[in-house]
Amino acid sequence: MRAIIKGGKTPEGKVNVSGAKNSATRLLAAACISDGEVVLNNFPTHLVDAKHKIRFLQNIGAEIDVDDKNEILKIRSSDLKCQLLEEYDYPIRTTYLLAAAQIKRSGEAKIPYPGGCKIGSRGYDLHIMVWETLGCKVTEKNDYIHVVGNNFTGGKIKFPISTVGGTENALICAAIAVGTTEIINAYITPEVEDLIDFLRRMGSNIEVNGSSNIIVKGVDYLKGTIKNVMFDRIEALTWLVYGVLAKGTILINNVPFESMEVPLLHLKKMGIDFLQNSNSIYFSPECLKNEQVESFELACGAHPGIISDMQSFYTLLGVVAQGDSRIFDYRYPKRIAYADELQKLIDKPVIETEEGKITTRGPGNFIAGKVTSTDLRGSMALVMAALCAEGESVVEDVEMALRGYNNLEGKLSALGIDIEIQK
Ligand SMILES: CC(=O)N[C@H]1[C@@H](OP(=O)(O)OP(=O)(O)OC[C@H]2O[C@@H](n3ccc(=O)[nH]c3=O)[C@H](O)[C@@H]2O)O[C@H](CO)[C@@H](O)[C@@H]1O
Ligand SMILES: C=C(OP(=O)(O)O)C(=O)O
Repeated sequence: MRAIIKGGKTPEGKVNVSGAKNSATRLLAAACISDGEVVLNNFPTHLVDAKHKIRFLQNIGAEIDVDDKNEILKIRSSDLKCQLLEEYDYPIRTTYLLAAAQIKRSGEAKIPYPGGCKIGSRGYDLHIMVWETLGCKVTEKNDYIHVVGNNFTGGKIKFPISTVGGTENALICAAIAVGTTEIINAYITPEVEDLIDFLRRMGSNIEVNGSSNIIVKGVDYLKGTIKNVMFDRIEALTWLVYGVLAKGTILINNVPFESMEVPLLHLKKMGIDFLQNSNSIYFSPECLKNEQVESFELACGAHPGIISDMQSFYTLLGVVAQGDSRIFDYRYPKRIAYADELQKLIDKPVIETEEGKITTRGPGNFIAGKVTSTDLRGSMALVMAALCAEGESVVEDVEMALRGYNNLEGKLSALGIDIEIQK
């Protein structure tokens, strides 16, 4: 897929942030361990990742009603089975979360290998560790990971590093395990909190001690429930940065402030003095103190700091900032490939990269060009740069951005901006 973008127009209007990809896709997997019907409201049904996960689950017997208009999912998964499928090539990362439901329903799981963005090392050994610690046998086949076990048995899971996916997998498996599981060095992000809230609504017994210890007492019956997916902090940041770059006038609704305090603080420090109320941000060019973005230095790492998924948007701010800015990414040091493509959309050499570090020597101006996406957030950064450049640009492989931005064309259109996505 490619986006054809006639840039240079000023965005004006209102944009409503959607349910978070990095929560919704986890809740969908967790919904399949319920014994009743689960309703997920505010579900970003247009996301490429959501569609793939829904397709996989339907292929193995889950009944899922998708209400695209109201963004609601209804999930009944008592007939879900572990069956051999012709295709196991799914471009999504969190396939490993689909194991728990299959183990519960049929004592074995066939899991597509984790896909997701190519942003450096993205191992899955800790997921195997989770399943094995909880008593299952795991074999890595050619096309899929085979997990076998009549049920999970509670155990002690100790993570050697902070892992979002590992913590999520451990929580979902432990919720249906026989006995008690302790998760040590759990990494509790806002999306993980959303998952814990959801599992509790289904009747899970989960105790969180301090900031990284979780005790889960497994139960054999989980009731149906209704849950609103949390709003997407990465998307909220994306729209604000777009407003700054394009000198737009934008009202951003559904901003999950409590999950993005530090990222927003950095914007304030750069002189981006946006207005806010309890759940919205308003940005107009007058909000830019001194009419410019000030240069900055920051590091991406663990929550509550700036997460790596937000890195490319700070690079965009560095491009337009006055003077040199530095962005370090300690979590995914190789997440810099998009920067070479982004440079093609700038009128002079501004971006320098080395592993784990991006330096911008701004200000630069965005110019039209033809670029290729390398990863989800990098792809969105290219789209934003192209939207700011006068003339026609082409962003190839834009399906990467569509993995994370629900109804992108519709939202841009609400801001008076048209882009054409060619399949
Ligand atoms: C801690 C962190 O920043 N997590 C990010 C990570 O989540 P994601 O869930 O993909 O990754 P994890 O948090 O699980 O992994 C963090 C690190 O641990 C490594 N690892 C993970 C699992 C495993 O079995 N073996 C292993 O070696 C990964 O390669 C990675 O370097 O990418 C997502 C998409 O960009 C982000 O939304 C998350 O904020
Ligand atoms: C890289 C991302 O997602 P995934 O882990 O699904 O590849 C992201 O959300 O920025």
